[in-house]
Amino acid sequence: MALLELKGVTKRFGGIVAVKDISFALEQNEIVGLIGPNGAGKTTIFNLITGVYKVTGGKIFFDGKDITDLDPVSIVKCGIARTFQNIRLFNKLSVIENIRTVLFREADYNMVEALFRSPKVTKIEKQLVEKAMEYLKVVELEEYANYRADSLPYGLQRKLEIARALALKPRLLLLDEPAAGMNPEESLMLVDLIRKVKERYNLTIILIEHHMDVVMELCPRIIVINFGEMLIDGTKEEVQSDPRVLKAYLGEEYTYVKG
Ligand SMILES: Nc1ncnc2c1ncn2[C@@H]1O[C@H](COP(=O)(O)OP(=O)(O)OP(=O)(O)O)[C@@H](O)[C@H]1O
Repeated sequence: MALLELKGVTKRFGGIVAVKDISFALEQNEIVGLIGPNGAGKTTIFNLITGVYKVTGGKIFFDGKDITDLDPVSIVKCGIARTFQNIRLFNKLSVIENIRTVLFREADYNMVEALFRSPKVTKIEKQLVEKAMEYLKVVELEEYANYRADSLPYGLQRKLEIARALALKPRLLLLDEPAAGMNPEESLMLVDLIRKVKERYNLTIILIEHHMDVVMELCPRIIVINFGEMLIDGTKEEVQSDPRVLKAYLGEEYTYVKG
């Protein structure tokens, strides 16, 4: 059974059809690229899957369950987490506190116990800090644990967003332009990081990205959207040589073949 399935999903904003009759399914452990020109509807698809926007038409299934009308918090609980194109960290909190804000769900103590800092609270808090550090280690940010989030360079903030999404223990991870603002060297490190977390947490991933080298390195399968419509859902080889994709997005002189 597919882990995620979109069936004829449409989203209108007034007169604009941002997403038109999109259908695709993802198997467990797949990593799929979602590409297309600016304004094509990619982020809107993420917003529909995560319940931020309600569909105008169609259905979304996760692990066989209809999640079309669920609210964003319930969708996170189902096992879907995301990062954002425009980074959304708690800027004034430290790096480790940004992870703690997610792990608080696991803090099994009440207000009174917290006020008196009972031994139980101290123990749970210590465990949560250890857990948060584990996620920071995975994305190689442990040495920045006590830095303010907004003091980190852009590339590291993106890694912190990934760590925070991982702390939600998702089965499906939606990455919205994780390489934006990264230089080529950082992009390469990001490719390694995404591979590593996919293995380690047994993830299924959809990757929106304009850095084609990152997409081609990571994604054997790519979905191309143009003006809200599906242009092609194929292997990276098919996508790279499709005249419609070259015309609409990659450019007719595109020659990337590595990966
Ligand atoms: N909340 C909204 N209200 C009105 N229109 C919206 C809204 N969100 C998205 N749109 C419109 O939907 C279309 C698709 O936008 P979307 O952000 O999904 O594109 P995208 O493919 O992610 O683009 P980019 O690569 O630039 O991030 C655009 O025309 C956009 O202006």
